[in-house]
Amino acid sequence: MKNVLRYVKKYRIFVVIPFASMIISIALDMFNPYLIGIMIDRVLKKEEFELLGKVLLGIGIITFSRTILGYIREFTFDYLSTRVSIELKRDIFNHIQSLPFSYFDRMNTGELMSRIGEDVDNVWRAVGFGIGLAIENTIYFITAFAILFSMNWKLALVSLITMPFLAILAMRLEKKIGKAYEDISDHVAVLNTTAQENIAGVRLVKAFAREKHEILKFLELNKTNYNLNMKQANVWGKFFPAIEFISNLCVVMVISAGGLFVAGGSMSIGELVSFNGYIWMLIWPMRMIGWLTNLIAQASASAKKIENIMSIVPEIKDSDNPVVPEKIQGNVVFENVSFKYGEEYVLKNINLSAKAGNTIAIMGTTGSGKTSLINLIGRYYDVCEGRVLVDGCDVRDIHLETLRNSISLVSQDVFLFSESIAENVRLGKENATFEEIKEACREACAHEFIEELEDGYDTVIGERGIGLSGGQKQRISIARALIKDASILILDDATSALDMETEYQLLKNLNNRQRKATTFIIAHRISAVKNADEIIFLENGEIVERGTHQELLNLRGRYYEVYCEQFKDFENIQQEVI
Ligand SMILES: Nc1ncnc2c1ncn2[C@@H]1O[C@H](COP(=O)(O)OP(=O)(O)OP(=O)(O)O)[C@@H](O)[C@H]1O
Repeated sequence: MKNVLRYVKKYRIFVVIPFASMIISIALDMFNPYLIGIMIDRVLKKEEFELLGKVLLGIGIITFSRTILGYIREFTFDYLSTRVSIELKRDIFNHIQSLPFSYFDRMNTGELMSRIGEDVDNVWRAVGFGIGLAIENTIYFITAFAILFSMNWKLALVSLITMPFLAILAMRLEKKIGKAYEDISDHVAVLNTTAQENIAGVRLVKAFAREKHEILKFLELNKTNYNLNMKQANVWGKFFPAIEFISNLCVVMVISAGGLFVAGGSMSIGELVSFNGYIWMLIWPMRMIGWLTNLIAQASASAKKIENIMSIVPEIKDSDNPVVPEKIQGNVVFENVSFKYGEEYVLKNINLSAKAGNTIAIMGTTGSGKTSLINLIGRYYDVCEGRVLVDGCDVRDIHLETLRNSISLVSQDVFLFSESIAENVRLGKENATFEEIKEACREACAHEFIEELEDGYDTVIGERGIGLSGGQKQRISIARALIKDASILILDDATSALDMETEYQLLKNLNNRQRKATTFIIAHRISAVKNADEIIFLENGEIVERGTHQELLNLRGRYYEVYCEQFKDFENIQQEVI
């Protein structure tokens, strides 16, 4: 919570103003029961009617001032909490952007979303409302009790009798309601995830004719949600009347005991009525004690979760004196590189050299370490042993932003934003002209199909590119990488959904580019890799074969096996035709 309060400190004035309004408001409020007492004792009983105007004016001024002060207080508190919430969300978001891939391997999206959403809102509620109200209630309670004590200490003690019961009941109610609320909140998260997954995967559901099953699953969750809400209503139903009863019991006890004082002549009726007015200033803080402690506890738990994220220092960051090359040529060398995510090595002693403008193809069985290998170039992960050099410099010594700006990555898992096609491509180069966008799409063999769409480049694609075929999505993501015109281009299984003809044309376009990037291409198809300057074949994290297409065929090893497998059908057809 301490760190969150740091944000509040910046806006001291917006703390001082509402607190000052609150104190003045409370002070004014304390006069109300007193004035009502005067009205009864002096205006009505002693018939000092000349006081009536003054008393009414006093009550009027108090009411009016409290309204104005209330407005100032609400406005400034809201302003403060909104500012804190905006800045907290901004800082968490910025911080999350700086975290390395390995962090996202451990965390799930839902949890991170809760940090930015639910947890910040909890803190926001406490800062803007809870803490202020807790202080206000404490001041009310202490001041009202001091006044009551000075008016009639015996009666003041009578009024205290029910307070512990009220506080205990309020705390118990809050505990049970808090638990019920937590259950509902957890369950709503499950309900939302189920609905979201169902809608996102609606094609799969329909393809497997699982609609009925999905509906039943949702209905069941909905029923549980109903039961949890009923449970919460039951808790209210049980505790709320008891709290009302004890609150009123307190008033009845004070009025009964006060009646005796009035009958005995040690207290006037007006004083008793005033007394009654002050008692509610004791009762309300007690009734709210449970709710407020819960609100503040929740906020402090949320603040702790936020703090946990904010305190993570990204392990992949710039060295103390990073090299900032003016231009990266694109010479890439892997020197005795080994890498592991956990205990087991997924890359072992890799040695590889790519000259600027060369194409290196990486083949291998699934899970052999291909993606892990190319992830080391842009420092999405850092090597465990050995080093990766770009233009002769260890990547860990190169300014990270410069390094990543010189790399274009098309990853296996295509991600497109729910924006227009042009905007998606522009992500690769912020200030790209429309002509440049079109040119990149031409090179990526995407221009033709985009032109055929009704809105062309302005076509807004759904979440993750829904509405486009797998191959079309891949081509847009390739265009996005090409427009960046980086010195190093990495295609991680980026042509797998393309037909052979389009793939051939695309690779030809890449080869004919004016400034040819050093290209790393991961592929399973021989057709995609056969023209590479060097092909490496990975197995269990080790390079088991390397060479050009022809050299590897001559070797009659793993590459040759894949070749035979892929061309078997083709040769069969050829034989049939002959
Ligand atoms: N983020 C990760 N955390 C832990 N282990 C991982 C992670 N990513 C990959 N691995 C493991 O590392 C090994 C190599 O994975 P990698 O993705 O590099 O293989 P790949 O050759 O690219 O596979 P594919 O052809 O299926 O894409 C696999 O055993 C995989 O389970």
